[in-house]
Amino acid sequence: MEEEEAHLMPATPFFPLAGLHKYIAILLVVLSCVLVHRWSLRKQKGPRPWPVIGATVEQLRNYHRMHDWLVGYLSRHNTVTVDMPFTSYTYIADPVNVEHVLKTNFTNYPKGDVYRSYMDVLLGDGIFNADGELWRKQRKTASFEFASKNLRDFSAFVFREYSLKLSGILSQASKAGKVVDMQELYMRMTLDSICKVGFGVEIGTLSPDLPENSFAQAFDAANIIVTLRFIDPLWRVKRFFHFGSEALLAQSIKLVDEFTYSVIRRRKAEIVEARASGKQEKMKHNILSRFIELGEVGDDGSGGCGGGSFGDDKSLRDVVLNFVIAGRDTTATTLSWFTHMAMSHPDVSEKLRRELCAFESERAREEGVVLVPCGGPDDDKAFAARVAQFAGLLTYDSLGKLVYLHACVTETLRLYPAVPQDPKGILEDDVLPDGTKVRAGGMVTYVPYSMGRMEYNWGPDAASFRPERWINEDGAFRNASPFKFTAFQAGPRICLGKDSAYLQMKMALAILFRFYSFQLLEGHPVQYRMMTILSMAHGLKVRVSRAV
Ligand code: HEM
Repeated sequence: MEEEEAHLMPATPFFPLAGLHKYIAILLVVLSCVLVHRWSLRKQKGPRPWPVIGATVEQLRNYHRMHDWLVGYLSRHNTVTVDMPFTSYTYIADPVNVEHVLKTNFTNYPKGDVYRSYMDVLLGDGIFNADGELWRKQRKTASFEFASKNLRDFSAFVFREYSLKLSGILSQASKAGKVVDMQELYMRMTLDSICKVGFGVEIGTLSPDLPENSFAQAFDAANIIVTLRFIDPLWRVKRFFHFGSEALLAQSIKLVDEFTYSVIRRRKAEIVEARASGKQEKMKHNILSRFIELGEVGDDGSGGCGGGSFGDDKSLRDVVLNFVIAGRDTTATTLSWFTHMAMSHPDVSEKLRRELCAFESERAREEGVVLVPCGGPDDDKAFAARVAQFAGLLTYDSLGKLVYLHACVTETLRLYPAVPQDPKGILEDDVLPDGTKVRAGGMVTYVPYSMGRMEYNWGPDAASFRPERWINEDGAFRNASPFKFTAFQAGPRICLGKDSAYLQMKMALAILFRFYSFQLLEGHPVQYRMMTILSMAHGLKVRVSRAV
């Protein structure tokens, strides 16, 4: 009987009924996994994560428009969590949460190891990438320099000179009917300015023949590639095999380093020369010389060449590059978005022009200056003389009177913050004021780009460019909480260069918008590029004409 039954049983495991219970069991396991997964997502505020890969696919699909993709989520929930393969990112836009991260529980939210590992190749141990004692020391040294009146006076002089150089280039372009890329010109102006003010070196990229600027190209490429690392799970593999974007990054960093070390060598040679000729006392201090000295005396003030952590050229290279990124890109992109906003809001540029003309007459009267006529369209000399006369009336104090200009710059930064998102590491598990739990090892990012567009922060016209929102009933500038207007960050790590940036931007814009009008080149696309700074992907191509 047994033998007979055995004969009737199939030899093959694929017989449809015999193993059915196994398939049903597998099906039940899969079904319960799906249900558990869906249950765990019921409170998910953000893109739907998938097992293992998290939200990588949705994020990659939206990478080119990531800031606006986040605006979509953050306008529905003011905190959003995006799961990634080995970590999760929490994005915040509510000022109460932002204050908690940037100030109240500051020590729990450093830059952190993850950010550091992505950015190390570009920023090294510089102030943007440092935490703890290393950060504190750099902050203290740099704050000392930023507080000096000498720096302010010298900056005002340099910013005026370089704004006039830019005006000269625009004047020639307007005569020749040439199209110019304003973003490129602003980048040249701000690079020359930070090198002169911060490191005492003249690099001349804004000279009239606009020389080839390989440093800038390499620096931008490096910045784009390190930003990509945040969402590219394969970047370490690519780096190991020296392949694709990581191979290009290595090449770009080589070029960037060559430029940076040459700046350091030049400054050191000047110091040696000044010491040899006994003119050391007369030498102007700047950010770089302060760090060189810090290295010479030692961090503990004990003396001894190279005794401190800033004694070697690699540390100085990190200082220089961090200040280039701080001083060049942020200011130049803000100037570019400002120009774009002014072109697309003729009522704003007209109101600004009226403020500048009224200012010119009043300041000329105050100083007893007789304004020279601008001359005809071909009279370059008369035009340049009038522009220079106007520039001479612009000082640190007098620029403070240009309230509408100040409001226009601030409104630009509200909608187009130069640092559109700023991630922080998480040291220990924590609960944000709105109840969101964040886990140690993850990242929490405050998002100035989204924050500026949220109706819950700015009211129903949040998305409109309206500089008047910054002016109170008495016509004075109206400040906003730095935890709501986060373009300069807030708390202990608030931007050190804010005043300097406003000084430079207002100096340049007062001259340009008093004497020129701009028109976007037909069909030119204006879009941001995904990198740490909100620069324009295709530059800002315009036609420029004299407006006198
Ligand atoms: C429109 C212009 C500017 C904007 C919007 C801006 C914005 C910011 C932001 C958001 C941060 C925080 C970055 C982070 O935590 O990773 C920052 C930090 C900083 N900024 Fe600015 N910045 C501007 C111009 C400048 C300029 C011109 C300088 C100096 C030349 C400067 C010097 C610094 C420094 C040294 C820090 C680091 C502060 C720290 O970590 O303690 N910034 N800035």
